[in-house]
Amino acid sequence: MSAESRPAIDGRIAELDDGQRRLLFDRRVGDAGEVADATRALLALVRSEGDDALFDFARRFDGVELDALEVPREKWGEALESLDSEVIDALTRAARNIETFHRAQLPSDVEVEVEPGVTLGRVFVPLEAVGVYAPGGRAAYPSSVLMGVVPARAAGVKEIVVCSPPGPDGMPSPVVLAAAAIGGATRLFAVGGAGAIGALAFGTGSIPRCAAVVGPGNRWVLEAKQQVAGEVIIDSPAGPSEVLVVAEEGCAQPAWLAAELIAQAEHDPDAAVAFVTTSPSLLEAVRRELRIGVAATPRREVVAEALSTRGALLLAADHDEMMTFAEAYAGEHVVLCTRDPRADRAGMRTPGTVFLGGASSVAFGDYMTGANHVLPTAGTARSFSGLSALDFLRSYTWQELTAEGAAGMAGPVATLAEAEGLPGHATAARLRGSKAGEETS
Ligand SMILES: NC(=O)c1ccc[n+]([C@@H]2O[C@H](COP(=O)([O-])OP(=O)(O)OC[C@H]3O[C@@H](n4cnc5c(N)ncnc54)[C@H](O)[C@@H]3O)[C@@H](O)[C@H]2O)c1
Ligand SMILES: N[C@H](CO)Cc1c[nH]c[nH+]1
Ligand SMILES: [Zn+2]
Repeated sequence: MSAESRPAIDGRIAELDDGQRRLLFDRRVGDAGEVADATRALLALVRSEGDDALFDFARRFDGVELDALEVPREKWGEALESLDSEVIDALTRAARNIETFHRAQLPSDVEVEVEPGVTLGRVFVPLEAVGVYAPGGRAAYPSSVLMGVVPARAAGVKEIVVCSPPGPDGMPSPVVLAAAAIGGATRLFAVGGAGAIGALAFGTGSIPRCAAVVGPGNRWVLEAKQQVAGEVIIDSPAGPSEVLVVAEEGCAQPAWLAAELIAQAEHDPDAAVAFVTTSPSLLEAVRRELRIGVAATPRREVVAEALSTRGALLLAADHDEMMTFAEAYAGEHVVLCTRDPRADRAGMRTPGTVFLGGASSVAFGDYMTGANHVLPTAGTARSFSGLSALDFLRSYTWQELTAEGAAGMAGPVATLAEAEGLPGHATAARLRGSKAGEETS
């Protein structure tokens, strides 16, 4: 295998050393301290200087002098008109599928009488304003615009603010503007990176402060989301893309499997891709296809760097070892090309999303199936879930006691209140309990 397409790890699971295990299971990117410090400084500037900091970041990081941060609606319309109808049709179809799948997941309000005369409810309400980040450094991400905006709209959010980095003309690409229009965003700003996350979380002269900031991004975006997490709701740590392909002999063509690895590796040199199989001959065939695919891709540089930094080709002793590895990896995307992918899926708790069978390429989910592609990375799928309409809702409970309910509960509540040394609570309960009927009539 040429140096360019050689993965960082190539061998048997049983023979992995500690360093290799760390690389596979602790996939945080960059020098955590360095990225954290740089991001903290950028966020502090957004807080103190607002829009001025964002104009400066556009100059420094995007290489463009902006006249304005906001992209007006006329430009969205012009973008829609300028694009091929195939692109508009594809965006529209993706938006429709995202809406169908996310609407089906909206939670229902709850009302329960827990004791006679004591009724409780839980209601879900949309957040007022939310910020959706769509990346735009090494590629344009209209698909991420839809993945954030459409579920927010399905949840009933009124103000949906998109931020995405400016291109050389001072605006995100026309496809991003078109996606904002098709998805139903309300405002769009040509702002990228940590600056965008800070602006959406704190508010600036131009950008409204949002109750939630969601969306994927590179190491700086990821770090910035984590640093503002105490002030606003964020979704999962959706950082540089990942895939784990799990395959058994005869379940998919080696070229398809290698293509899955190359597809996610082409996002970012920080991407992590791994392949695990029980078959030595399939491993060899995928190794060969990877070499061919890397040599052929126009994004060779990014793919080769990702592969050589966080790429892995692994041989498992048996099906058990293969699935145990997959569970421990907790990948953003897991592709199961095994004899019984449904049964294997049912045994998993840690994936971001699972693709079942050889036909189910991650690319379908990245763009069009309607499941959300904004997913936890770096093993955080152990704890976090992918973006959904739930991220745009908050809930509160309500409680109603009738006179009968109050009478039934007053004594035991007073007992607990006195046990806690809080006599005021005991009095409030007893007052209702004793003469509840008379007092309320
Ligand atoms: N996990 C998911 O759900 C998911 C989904 C889609 C994309 N992604 C990931 O999103 C990422 C997109 O990355 P991208 O770079 O293409 O776009 P991006 O928009 O995330 O990053 C571009 C921005 O990074 C900032 N930046 C660049 N260099 C900087 C520096 N030296 N210091 C501080 N800030 C700097 C700039 O502000 C720039 O606008 C990829 O890693 C991709 O894999 C993840
Ligand atoms: N694979 C990315 C999530 O890691 C999503 C995406 C958008 N466009 C292409 N792919
Ligand atoms: Zn992708």
